[in-house]
Amino acid sequence: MVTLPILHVAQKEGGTQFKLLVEYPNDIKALMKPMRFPRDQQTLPNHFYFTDYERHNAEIAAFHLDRILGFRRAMPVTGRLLNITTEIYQVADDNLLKTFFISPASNLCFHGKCVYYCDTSHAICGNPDKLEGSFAAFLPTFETANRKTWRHPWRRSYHKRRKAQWETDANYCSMVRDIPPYDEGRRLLDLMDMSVFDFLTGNMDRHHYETFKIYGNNTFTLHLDHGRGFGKPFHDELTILAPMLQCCMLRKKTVRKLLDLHNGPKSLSQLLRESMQMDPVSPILWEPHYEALDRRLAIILQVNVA
Ligand SMILES: Nc1ncnc2c1ncn2[C@@H]1O[C@H](COP(=O)(O)OP(=O)(O)OP(=O)(O)O)[C@@H](O)[C@H]1O
Ligand SMILES: [Mn+2]
Repeated sequence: MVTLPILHVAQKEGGTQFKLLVEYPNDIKALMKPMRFPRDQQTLPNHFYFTDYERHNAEIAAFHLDRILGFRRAMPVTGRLLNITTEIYQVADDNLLKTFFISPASNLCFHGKCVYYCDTSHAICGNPDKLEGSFAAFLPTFETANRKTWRHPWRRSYHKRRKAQWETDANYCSMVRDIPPYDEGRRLLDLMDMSVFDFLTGNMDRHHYETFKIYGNNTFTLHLDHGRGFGKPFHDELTILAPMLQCCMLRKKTVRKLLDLHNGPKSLSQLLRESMQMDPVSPILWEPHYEALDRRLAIILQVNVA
């Protein structure tokens, strides 16, 4: 994904945010999210989790973190620096091409078509001709490996004035754990892992999750869509831990892993830093995010002991 020539670029359908389907030789594909803001831009204080911008570097960091935690449920993601003219504009699909323009600063820009932030005032521009992006390995086709999409039981309301049931019902988990597929097997434990993972990155946008269909209910949950993580390094959003706190449940293997990471010799932040050092667009994270990771790891362990 880093070195192969890019043959074709088109907007990827599905979802509400802008992303590109990148094609390489031999039918190899990647899901690209372009850089929109510098690394130190935080989630705007008056933005909800559902109006937050996406961060391409959050996708990269989330992949590395998922691997360090031993979950390995996220697709591999790397950064890549592109030439916006030769590696996007000249190989762009017709529909994408229609959204290109030259900005007042004489840079080549485009905005695509989507629900959130696909307009002239949120254009993605070359600087002057360089553009950074995250490239996620493409999942197998639906013909090869069909997936099932599940509504997350602890999904937020996605409404600026409404709350979700789990936010007001202290016994919410006892209801969930009686409903298939959460009443047996690994699924509920996987959701606990996911809440730990999302709390560490600060991702509040876990509305759905996916599994591979052929394995039925006895399979892992994929960790997809982390573009809204790593937005608030000075705030720890405890409600992301609601599944774990309300069910009072965590896989023994996960607890052990978290304890090992906490006890060292290397901190979680140090391991993540080393893991991402070789990425083509390193450094991946703004410094305060590393401190946040170690702080949040301690919080998870504290609430489990308490
Ligand atoms: N690595 C990948 N390879 C192939 N398809 C993917 C990959 N990651 C995600 N998808 C698919 O792309 C779609 C949208 O991806 P994603 O969730 O990242 O975008 P989004 O715009 O944030 O979506 P939403 O608005 O629903 O949150 C999903 O249907 C998902 O199945
Ligand atoms: Mn999303």
